[in-house]
Amino acid sequence: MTQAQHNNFIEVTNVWQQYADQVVLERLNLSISEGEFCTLVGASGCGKSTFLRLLLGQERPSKGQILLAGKPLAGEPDASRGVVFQRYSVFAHLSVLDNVAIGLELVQSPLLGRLFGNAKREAREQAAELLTKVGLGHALDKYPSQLSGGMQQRLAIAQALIMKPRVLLLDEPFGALDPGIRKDMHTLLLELWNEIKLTVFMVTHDLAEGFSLGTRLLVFDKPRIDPHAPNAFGARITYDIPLNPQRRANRAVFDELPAHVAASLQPAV
Ligand SMILES: Nc1ncnc2c1ncn2[C@@H]1O[C@H](COP(=O)(O)OP(=O)(O)OP(=O)(O)O)[C@@H](O)[C@H]1O
Repeated sequence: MTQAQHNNFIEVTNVWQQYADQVVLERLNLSISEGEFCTLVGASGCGKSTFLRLLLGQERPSKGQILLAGKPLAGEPDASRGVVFQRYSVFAHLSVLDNVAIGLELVQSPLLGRLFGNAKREAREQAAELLTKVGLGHALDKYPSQLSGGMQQRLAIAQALIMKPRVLLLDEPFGALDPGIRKDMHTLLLELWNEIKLTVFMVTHDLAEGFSLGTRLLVFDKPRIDPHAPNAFGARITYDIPLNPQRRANRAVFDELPAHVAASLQPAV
């Protein structure tokens, strides 16, 4: 990787997010090194997607701050962060190749959104190379409606990666895919992460997936609940579990985990 490696690449300090009287997230504190693969799990509605939107810069926290490489996040999403959602977010009217090349065209020619001559050829070559890497080299001229769900997610990943983000945000990217296809996508994602050394945040509902992919698993949960005021307290990161390269947790950490979390994990011996 050409950029300097940061140990405190992303710093989340006392972050709260509240909508009207509903506290969704409270007191989030987190320090992430560049190149970590963080998986985020937690009950439905506890604020995982909200946290991704804060990291993307789509929303600002009600309180607290998030620094990226020592600087406050830009006021809106920029090329340093790419995102892939569960539901396919590709352009239906563009071919596979154009879906990816358009990212470069929009950046290099923001007014027209089109490149010409050499610049156009280079953008299309880069896009084709990346599409080959995600296994879509044979489908450059197809349209999204002609692709399977797994292929559409490969396309969405290529769309995010063409902008060379330093951070990739994935919101249940494989949630709608069959188990066999999910396994292929896991392999692809780990290959890309190893090769590009991205910092990844991935929301998943599948604890086993979270443990098998992440170098660090973050559990979001509400430690305080008031039955008379269900909106009064938000979720926090209740467990922050480092995983070794074999995706196992240190024995001491493992022994601290509640049974339902530990059940999907093997301890390091
Ligand atoms: N823009 C918003 N305005 C008001 N409330 C919101 C907004 N965005 C999210 N919420 C609320 O915040 C809570 C957390 O939502 P969020 O989608 O972040 O949870 P989640 O953990 O990702 O859920 P799931 O696992 O079901 O996708 C929900 O109660 C949701 O209704």
